[in-house]
Amino acid sequence: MTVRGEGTGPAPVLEVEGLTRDFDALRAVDDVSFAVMPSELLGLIGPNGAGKTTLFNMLAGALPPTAGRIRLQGRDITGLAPNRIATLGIARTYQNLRVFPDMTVFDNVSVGAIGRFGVSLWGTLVPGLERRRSDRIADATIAALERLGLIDHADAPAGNLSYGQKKLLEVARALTLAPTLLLLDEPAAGLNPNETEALSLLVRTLADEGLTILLVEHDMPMVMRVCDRIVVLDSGRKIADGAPRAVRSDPAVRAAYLGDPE
Ligand SMILES: Nc1ncnc2c1ncn2[C@@H]1O[C@H](COP(=O)(O)OP(=O)(O)OP(=O)(O)O)[C@@H](O)[C@H]1O
Repeated sequence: MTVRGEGTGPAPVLEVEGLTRDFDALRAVDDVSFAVMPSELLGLIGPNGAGKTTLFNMLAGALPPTAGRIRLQGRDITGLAPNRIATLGIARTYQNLRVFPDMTVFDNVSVGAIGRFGVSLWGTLVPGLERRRSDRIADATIAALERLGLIDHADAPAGNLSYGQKKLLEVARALTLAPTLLLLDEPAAGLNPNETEALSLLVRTLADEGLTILLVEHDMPMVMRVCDRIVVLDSGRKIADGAPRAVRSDPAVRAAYLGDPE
């Protein structure tokens, strides 16, 4: 029988240590540390200008940190290029939509899967290899479209989708990468209450199925309802880290929002 020693619980998926980013004299992210455990749905909130997007961009490799380390499943990924980080397992959606309106919904989503399965020279030379690759891309794309309820729109131009559906398209595209960690940047922005409800359910279900998710979101009721844990930033610093109920009643958090976050 193996006796598990103290401190031998599951290892974090993501570890952020002393992460800092300066823009000239402005310290946008200031010595932030936290970890995200497997299958955890972690909310990252804070008032406008708190540093959420800057932190996100550092995690995704879009912005090099001034100081600090980022580890994904124990591996140091600090400062790696965005495509390398995506290959290693971090997929993201963007605050502003990145949808190609004239391409079909299927093609928009398959961009993620193409990134995952690569484009290989061998594919053009070895008979059957290119077809197998295309099949895998199609399978991953179809699975993601089904997951997000977009399969009936697969052949339509993405420009025909509603705003809410375009946001779902971005989540589908991220899922085709089969990520270890999904970064969602304000997915509920611009959605109506029904769409937000459906999105909340989806995000919660994905986490319950084992996906680790970091959610930046201004929709406070949504964050409070779906997240396992919440990290709060204010002026670049982490001011709270805990369960939604504790964070909601934290005096420092209330003060940061100049009143009641609700
Ligand atoms: N490229 C940049 N150059 C200079 N300053 C920047 C840059 N990006 C962000 N900042 C500044 O860094 C601070 C943090 O901005 P950031 O966008 O990360 O905040 P945020 O929490 O995501 O805000 P919001 O909720 O409004 O999106 C702000 O003061 C912002 O003006």
